Amino acid sequence: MNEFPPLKNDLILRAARGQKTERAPVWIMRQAGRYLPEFRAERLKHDFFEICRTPELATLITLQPIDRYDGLLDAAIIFSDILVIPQALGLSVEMLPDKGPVFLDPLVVPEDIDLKLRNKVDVYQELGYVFEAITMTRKALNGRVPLLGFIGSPWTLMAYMIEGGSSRTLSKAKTWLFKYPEESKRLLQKITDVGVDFLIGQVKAGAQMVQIFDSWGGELSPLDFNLFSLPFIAQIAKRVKSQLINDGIEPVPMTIFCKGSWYALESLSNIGYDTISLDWTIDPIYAKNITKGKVTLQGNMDPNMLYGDHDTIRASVRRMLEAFGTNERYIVNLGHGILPTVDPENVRVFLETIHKVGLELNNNHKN
Ligand SMILES: Cc1c2[nH]c(c1CCC(=O)O)Cc1[nH]c(c(CCC(=O)O)c1C)Cc1[nH]c(c(CCC(=O)O)c1C)Cc1[nH]c(c(C)c1CCC(=O)O)C2
Repeated sequence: MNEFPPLKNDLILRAARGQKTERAPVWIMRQAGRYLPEFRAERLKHDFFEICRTPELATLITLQPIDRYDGLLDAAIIFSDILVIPQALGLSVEMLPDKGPVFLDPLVVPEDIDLKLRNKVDVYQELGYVFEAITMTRKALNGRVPLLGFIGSPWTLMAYMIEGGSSRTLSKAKTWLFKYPEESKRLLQKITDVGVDFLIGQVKAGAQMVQIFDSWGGELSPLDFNLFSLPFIAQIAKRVKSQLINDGIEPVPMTIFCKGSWYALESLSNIGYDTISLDWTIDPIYAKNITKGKVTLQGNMDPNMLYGDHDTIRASVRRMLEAFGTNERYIVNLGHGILPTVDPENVRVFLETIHKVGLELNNNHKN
């Protein structure tokens, strides 16, 4: 195992484990991204996946928001993408300027599982660059904040691998679910197996907490979510934790984010995750009542709220903190990724208010 500098801020790890915190910790999904001019400057020089595959660049970009908002963010998330798993499985993906991700040769029929995908994936060989980036970033962070790793959920990745990119209806991927349910499950299992190995490798490389993004979870009916997403998500938490224990490594907290799957909150609180990330359509009190303190909640301001003026942002943050409570089982975040045209100064107001109101609500304010 690697030797890393001692951690100076463990708020997010304590919140995830259900311990008390002086204030609610905060990070932002997609915090290293296009709303930052320093990110756009790097993107002019490098292709998206070139950055992912170059540990020095991934480290540089992961640290951009940590440096800009010095002391205001409580976690860093490794710069990468959920689509590196489909790449490791053998599919080619490019990131096009106005289209987002595009698969050059997506899965069309179930036979493609064997024709287009690798039978076995050695994550150290295919995704070793992510592990290197994690180790390098963890060292560069110098213990300032914990480093998060992540993967896409099996269903969300399956959807991309069949749709070949972003889609409004997910009709192609859903056709697989309804026409070829058994082959769909075989594909989901294949992605799950790679995801488990990949997350374990991320933890061994230095990730101190991990998140599973099921960005398309909410596109499924509750019944189909229970068939095609939940079992694989559950398997991931169970296998990652037990394998880490077997390897003599303490499991790290795990977060599940199923965007739009409000109906699954109770199930998600019973399958081994420490934290559930909520989108903005879920009422905090409802989420707290349904999950009964079994998990830490993360979220969930509407990312578009950051287009509001400063006072609107402040009022929205205060409402959110009052509803979730600030000293136990809560991590502040947005309800989805930050949008590319948000003003970075509004992000600063968001973060500063979280600190100020968080301390105030805990009666820890020193003024
Ligand atoms: C669905 C998904 C993807 N990627 C991701 C998800 C799950 C979260 C979500 O639902 O938004 C996750 C992701 N993508 C990225 C990160 C890095 C870490 C972070 O700062 O959060 C993370 C955690 C970088 C990125 N991933 C992407 C960018 C912007 C691309 C660019 O620089 O050209 C970044 C910074 C591109 C990307 N990557 C993906 C899409 C659909 C797109 C294009 C759409 C968009 O631009 O938002 C796939």
